[in-house]
Amino acid sequence: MTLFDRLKADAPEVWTSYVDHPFVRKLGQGDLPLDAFKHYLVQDYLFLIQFARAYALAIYKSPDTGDMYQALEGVKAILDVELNLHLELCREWGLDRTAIETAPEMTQTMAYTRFVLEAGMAGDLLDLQVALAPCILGYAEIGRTLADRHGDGLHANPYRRWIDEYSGEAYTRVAAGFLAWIDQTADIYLTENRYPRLLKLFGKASALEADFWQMGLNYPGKR
Ligand SMILES: Cc1ncc(CN)c(N)n1
Repeated sequence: MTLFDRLKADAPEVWTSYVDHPFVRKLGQGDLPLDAFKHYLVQDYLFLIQFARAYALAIYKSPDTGDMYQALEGVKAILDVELNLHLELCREWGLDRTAIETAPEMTQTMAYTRFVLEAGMAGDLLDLQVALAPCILGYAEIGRTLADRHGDGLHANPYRRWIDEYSGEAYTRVAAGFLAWIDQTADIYLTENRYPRLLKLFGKASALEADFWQMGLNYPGKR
């Protein structure tokens, strides 16, 4: 069993509240209000800037160059791929990079990103990887589930581009690399004494992911 599977199995409720959140269901069904998606996506861009920093911190926390290259893959996946998807979608709504980057950061964005950065600064590479795991691995699971569940109907879904991205080959490859990497670190650093603390980090990060979806649903101007 991978460390990720063990963590999920020990935190089933919070994990489901994240990967099966009403925002995710609506995204898959294509009936999510566009204003909810826009609000989410702008905040997600701000979120990703902080997450790129968290992967950069993982380079700093890396015990060897193999880990450094793996962490670098995370930085590149965010800066070269994910942020571009966000910019492309925002452009269609008339929002450019400056408009997005000067948007006020919501409390939920701050809470989640600063939690992960703090976990990484206070701990070692394994702490940081566990705090990052719900982000990278959760979206791969969500993308795959939505693509499987809604497969044929996706051509009519306004959020197809997003679903294609997170169920696509490139994101799946980065997530698989992360999954192998965290197990490799766990082989060296995981002890049973340490596990409860890691489970706490994982549960908290998953809960903050669920809060992030909820922030999207509670978009400004919602009646
Ligand atoms: C909030 C959040 N969590 C995860 C991901 C996927 N990297 C994301 N873009 N945004």
